[in-house]
Amino acid sequence: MRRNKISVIGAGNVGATLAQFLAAKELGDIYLFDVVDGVPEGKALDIAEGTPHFRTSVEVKGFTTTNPEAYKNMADSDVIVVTAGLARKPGMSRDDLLNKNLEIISDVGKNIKKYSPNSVLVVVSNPADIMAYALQKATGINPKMIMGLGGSLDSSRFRYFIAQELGVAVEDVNAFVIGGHGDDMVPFVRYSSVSGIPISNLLSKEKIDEIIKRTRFGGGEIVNYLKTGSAYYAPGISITAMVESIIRDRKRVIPCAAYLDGSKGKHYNASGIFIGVPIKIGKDGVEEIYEMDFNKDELALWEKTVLSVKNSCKLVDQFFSKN
Ligand SMILES: NC(=O)C1=CN([C@@H]2O[C@H](COP(=O)(O)OP(=O)(O)OC[C@H]3O[C@@H](n4cnc5c(N)ncnc54)[C@H](O)[C@@H]3O)[C@@H](O)[C@H]2O)C=CC1
Ligand SMILES: O=C([O-])CC(=O)C(=O)O
Repeated sequence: MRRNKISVIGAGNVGATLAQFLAAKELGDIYLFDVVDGVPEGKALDIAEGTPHFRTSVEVKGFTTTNPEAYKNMADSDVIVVTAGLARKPGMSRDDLLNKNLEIISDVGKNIKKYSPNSVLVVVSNPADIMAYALQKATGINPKMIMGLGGSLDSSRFRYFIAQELGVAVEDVNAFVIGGHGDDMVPFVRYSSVSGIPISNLLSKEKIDEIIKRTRFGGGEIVNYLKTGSAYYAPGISITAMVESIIRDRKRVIPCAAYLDGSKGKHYNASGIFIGVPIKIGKDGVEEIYEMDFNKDELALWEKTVLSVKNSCKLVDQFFSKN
């Protein structure tokens, strides 16, 4: 029987960490690609040599993309995760990465279109909502087959902070974050609970505001500690949850950047962009987008994050009109 195949473009901190989680969970054979000579081959071999301890049977292979033949090995991937690109350093915002990462995504997109146009794509490179939009432009792939990392990670942080504050098990905390994966993301208090008990019954408004702020700047907090780059362990496991739901068709409901086309009901009054909303993830990618109602304050937060994503997408449009 054919095993699943997962390609990971970019074998840096996030790509390699993800590859190890995928190998541990035996989700499929893992093909790592990177532009730096020898790095994907070396990291793939290193991960593969540890699989006897995981007791998992997967192949892990690496390919340097300066070799013109390398991307051929991506053919017929079930899932392709794109982590190629620059990571930010202290003092930078995710949007500061846009111009450079746009060029990288455009190049990666051409190869996906050529060698594996039927895969489900998970976009991680930042700013992720904008890079998901760019990858769709570069590949022409059905937007339902593309999702971006944001909410899966931001919600994980939000849940962790709530659990820490209350001294309860993280698994009993249900919470999610929607909107763009930037500083104006929207941690959604009204739909956050501990085993069904709304967090507003358990925590003061001041405490909730503190946790929201920490969640919004969660990526920056890690950048300020690391100084040379950004988070990769929590991102790695957050991507694994998405990939697992695709590969095993688990139909998990996780907030991710998905394409809003305004066609179904209100679609959050937004269209023509990728942005974080709760979606059902399965073998066909984004299988359902769930609608939520907003009160006045929530709507104001939502409109702010939509505007900021829309403005950045205009830069992508300009880029593709010239390239
Ligand atoms: N959406 C999210 O929630 C998150 C996004 N990120 C983003 O993911 C990206 C990767 O982060 P890290 O792995 O920490 O960075 P990293 O610098 O450790 O790894 C990036 C890798 O991409 C490779 N690369 C660059 N250009 C390439 C190309 N044209 N083709 C193939 N490979 C190429 C580099 O050689 C490098 O190995 C960054 O843009 C970062 O901001 C990181 C964490 C969370
Ligand atoms: O903060 C960054 O640049 C990386 C990222 O998106 C995150 O960790 O949330």
